[in-house]
Amino acid sequence: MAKLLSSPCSPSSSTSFYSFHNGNLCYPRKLNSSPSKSHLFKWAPKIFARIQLRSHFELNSSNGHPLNAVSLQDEGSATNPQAEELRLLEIEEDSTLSITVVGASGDLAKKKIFPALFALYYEDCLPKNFVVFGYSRTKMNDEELRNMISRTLTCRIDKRENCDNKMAQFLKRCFYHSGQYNSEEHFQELNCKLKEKEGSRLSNRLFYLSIPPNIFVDVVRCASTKASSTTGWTRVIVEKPFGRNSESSSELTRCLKQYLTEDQIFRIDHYLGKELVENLSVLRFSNLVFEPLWSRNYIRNVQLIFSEDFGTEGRGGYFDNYGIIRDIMQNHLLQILALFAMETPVSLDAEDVRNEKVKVLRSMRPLQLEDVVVGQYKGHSKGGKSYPGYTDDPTVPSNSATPTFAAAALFINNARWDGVPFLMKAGKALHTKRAEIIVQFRHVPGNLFKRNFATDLDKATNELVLRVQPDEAIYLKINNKVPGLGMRLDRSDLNLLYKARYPREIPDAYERLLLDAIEGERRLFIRRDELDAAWSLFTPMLKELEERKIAPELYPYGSRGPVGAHYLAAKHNVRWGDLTGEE
Ligand SMILES: NC(=O)C1=CN([C@@H]2O[C@H](COP(=O)(O)OP(=O)(O)OC[C@H]3O[C@@H](n4cnc5c(N)ncnc54)[C@H](OP(=O)(O)O)[C@@H]3O)[C@@H](O)[C@H]2O)C=CC1
Ligand SMILES: O=C1O[C@H](COP(=O)(O)O)[C@@H](O)[C@H](O)[C@H]1O
Repeated sequence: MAKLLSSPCSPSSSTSFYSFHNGNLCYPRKLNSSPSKSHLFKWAPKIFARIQLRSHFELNSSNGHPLNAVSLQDEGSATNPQAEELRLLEIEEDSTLSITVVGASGDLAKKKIFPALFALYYEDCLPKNFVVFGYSRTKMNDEELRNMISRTLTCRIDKRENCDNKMAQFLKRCFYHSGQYNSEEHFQELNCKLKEKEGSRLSNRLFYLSIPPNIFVDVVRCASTKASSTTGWTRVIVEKPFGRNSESSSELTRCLKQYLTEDQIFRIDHYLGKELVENLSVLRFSNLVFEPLWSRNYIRNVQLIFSEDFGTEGRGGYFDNYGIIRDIMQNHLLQILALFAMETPVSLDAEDVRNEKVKVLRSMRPLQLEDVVVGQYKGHSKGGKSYPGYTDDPTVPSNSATPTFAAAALFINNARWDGVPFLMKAGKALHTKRAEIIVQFRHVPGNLFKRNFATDLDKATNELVLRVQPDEAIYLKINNKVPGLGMRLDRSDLNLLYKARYPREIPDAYERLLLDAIEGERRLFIRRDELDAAWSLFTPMLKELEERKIAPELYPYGSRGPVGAHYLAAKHNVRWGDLTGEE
């Protein structure tokens, strides 16, 4: 009889599905502790059913798979118990997973998607039968795609044992098809190539749209009509931006809905796949020392900061149409805010978590223009080196008013957060590359030690900092007695630096999210109503900003950004937290 393991399967035996390993029931990597009773209750019978079906199949079928006769429509199968059991059979040898990267010649595909797929393969997280297809207009053959992948591949696995050998095996699974994005005929050709690789096995197909948004709908139309799976699921990962405002986002949704169900659409926001963002809920909901403080009673303000030390290099054409508010704030920072501020979800199930995120987003006051400051970087020379201004980019109009920096104050009109400013700051070409969540707590009422601080009391409130990147860390700034006979206090950090505490490398966000999409786990993807709520908050302000042609405040490349951000913070009685390591 199978035993229940109390820890996940080792990486070598890792599986993204429940399975048996050495007589033990192993559970997916997402459960980082032993499965809950309800989880086991839900899954165990299916595991046994699957094992039985499998043994039956192994005993009774010598060639071909009876499963191929069964048509499984994406998630609709979840409501049909028989189909659900069969869905469990999509593991390993019974099915083929194909991942088609549309826009394979592009920046994101090279920098993030292929490396993440390789890392998943290296870690044994992909099913036994999988193929990767690149699709774009650039003429390439399979060999050229493989060269491109191995040439440009830099990822956390690089220095690992046996990497070259694994890479050679991975590349054998990579293929390429060149085609137009609006050609059904070319997607039909892709379909034939996919079928050839799938053979008689059940096929699950994942399309990753790593292309500019103006061609999303063409691709979805062609892929869904000509290259959908007829035996398993078909899912589509859609990259941001999902529109420019409420109207264009709804229009995009309406168009996609003609070809895909909501269940098939995985709207990616890669910040949700970052380790520290994923840890936010753990920190809050499983530590008694934090959750009781998580409200207006103890928190004075929350700051969400994104800073890059490089400009729009090479992406000016895309960026000028969107600007920093749409590129970073409306999605990455707002998603973090929603996770930070939501009420406790009923469970960690995707729908429960996303319900809470939607609730908090809908409780927010739409952003007002007077609570926004915009900036744009200008050319600057430093140490004999000159750095270009935003409008020096040949793909950007010389009179562009697109913000490359913005600071904003947002408010949540609910009982927990009434009056607490949530400040966002995002900028390109600043002095540092960092993403942090800073929580500033209130003063200790009637602080007995107020005379003993070397610094002013305003700087002596507790601060919790989650450094999302680089060098993931959690700091709690506390007041501490300086050792000695006197009574002098200073600020010290309780410091959880990940690289010191956890020697293993941290998976890239794209690895986590790709694996989730493969597993059909939607918690870290954006649901349609979340997207609508997010756009409702930003659209009126963006419209006004553009209609009134508000000129951005210029700041030198490599600086701390426009001074207006400080006035905005001061207006809300906030002092920007020092980015860690810079005090
Ligand atoms: N790069 C990044 O860091 C990030 C990108 N994203 C999003 O991911 C998606 C892909 O980004 P990225 O790789 O940078 O984009 P690219 O500009 O590199 O475009 C990807 C591919 O799409 C094709 N393409 C480019 N422009 C057009 C066009 N006007 N019409 C038709 N095809 C075109 C090109 O392939 P070919 O000519 O061979 O067909 C290109 O290689 C975008 O939606 C972007 O917003 C999101 C987060 C970060
Ligand atoms: O989505 C985007 O994110 C990147 C920053 O991602 P990171 O993981 O490197 O922090 C940003 O450069 C880009 O402009 C934006 O589109």
